Amino acid sequence: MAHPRKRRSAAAVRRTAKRPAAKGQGTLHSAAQNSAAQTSESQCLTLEIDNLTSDAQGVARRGRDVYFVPGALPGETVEVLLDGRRKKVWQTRLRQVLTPSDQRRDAGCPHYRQCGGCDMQHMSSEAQLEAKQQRSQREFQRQGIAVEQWLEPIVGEPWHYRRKARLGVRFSKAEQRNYIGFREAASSHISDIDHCPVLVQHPVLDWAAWRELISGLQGRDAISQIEVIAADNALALVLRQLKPLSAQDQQQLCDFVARYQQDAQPLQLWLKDEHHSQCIFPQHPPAPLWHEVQGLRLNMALDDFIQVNARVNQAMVAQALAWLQVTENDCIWDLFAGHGNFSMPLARLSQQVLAVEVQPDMVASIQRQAEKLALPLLAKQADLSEAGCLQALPEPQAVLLDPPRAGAAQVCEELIRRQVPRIVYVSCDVATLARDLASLTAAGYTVVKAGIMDMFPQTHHVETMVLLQYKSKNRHG
Ligand SMILES: C[S@@+](CC[C@H](N)C(=O)[O-])C[C@H]1O[C@@H](n2cnc3c(N)ncnc32)[C@H](O)[C@@H]1O
Repeated sequence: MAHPRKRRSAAAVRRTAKRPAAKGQGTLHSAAQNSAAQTSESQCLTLEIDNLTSDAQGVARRGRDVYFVPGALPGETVEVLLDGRRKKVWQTRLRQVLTPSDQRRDAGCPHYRQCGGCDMQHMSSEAQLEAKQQRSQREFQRQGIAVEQWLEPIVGEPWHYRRKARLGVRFSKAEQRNYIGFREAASSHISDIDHCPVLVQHPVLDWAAWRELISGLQGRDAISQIEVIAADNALALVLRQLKPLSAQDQQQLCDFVARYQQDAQPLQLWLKDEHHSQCIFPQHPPAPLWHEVQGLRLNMALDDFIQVNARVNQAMVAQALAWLQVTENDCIWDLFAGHGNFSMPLARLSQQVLAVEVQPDMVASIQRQAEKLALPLLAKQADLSEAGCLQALPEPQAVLLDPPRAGAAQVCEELIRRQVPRIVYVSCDVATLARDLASLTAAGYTVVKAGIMDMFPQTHHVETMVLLQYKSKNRHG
């Protein structure tokens, strides 16, 4: 991937550096071996960055010492403050960038320094993609996984892509006001934000206005979260309440939301506690939320898992369907099915699709919708980390699996036992993916295609898709 060869001024770069220290100059190295975590002038150090960690921190080495520098890029010379040593690695804070990389750019969000949400905003889009691609390839190499063909990454919009997010709300007794925002990096503090540029756009997502509103409520200490869920037909705001809000507070919230309703996407306002959710705006029963995949409308409940990036999701589902090469008579398993993101479109191509998911509500939702759309789909509730949970299912010709971060070790054992001809594995954690691929390839599978998908631009998170074919028992088998 090519990088734009633009070199920006060091002054511009200094503005970008995360959490610069208030004072301290020069390049003093004398106290580098001191493990005390306090920051002082004597702990200032100049480093050459030569690599990135999996969570996008710069890595520098001096002799036998290793340093992690959040916000620094390979090729840069940086000045850092030592924060202490953890597991043989020095943790540091970037003080200033002395020689900037040509991949550096200004962060697109004014809250970047504090907010722990996006950790790659100081990198160009090309550099972000390349770092993610290299990381996937490195993990595969570490596990000895050979890939016949790496495909071009699937990319969407760099900003305003996120359709589901949870913001923290905290009431400060001392300041008599609320904080609304995301957690700060490596901390439980809520960092105030006014707007989030990776979140979908809607006039109601004005957090400064929400802050003022909530700070004026009787129950200003009773709200702990605001969740944003942008369906294709409405935008839902779900307020998590620690104790019931008064009728007056509820009215104030509804009046506020109503002001943003005109001409924009329909809004829904929900109050949620430990046991149930209640829609308070609009007053008539709200329309079920849905999003469209491959021309199919999938209903989604507030708690359903949903792929956060609509555009990348469309391309991801299309690619998975193409790679699976489903024919009408195939039996297909969709494992970790969620609310049917892959299984519904698959059920238009094959006469027998089995969707397996642990959450009973999503299983019921898949089944209901499949019946409504007359799709040949059977949804089954099962915990896929339990041995034997797939044993009773009919033999599949192709399997799609999209597990959570922990991966799918147990499932892979069953796929190996059955020698399933084609597998598409979608993963949000490349380390567990590589671990599972090592088991599959040792048992006779070949990784035919692989590609990353930039589901979470501006962050180090990456989604990877792999096509495996069963060839034969290999040399180890
Ligand atoms: C990454 S999401 C993928 C969902 C779906 N494939 C999609 O694209 O929207 C993982 C799903 O696996 C489900 N899950 C997590 N652990 C599970 C388990 N042990 N057994 C079965 N399903 C599980 C979650 O509830 C979630 O719906």
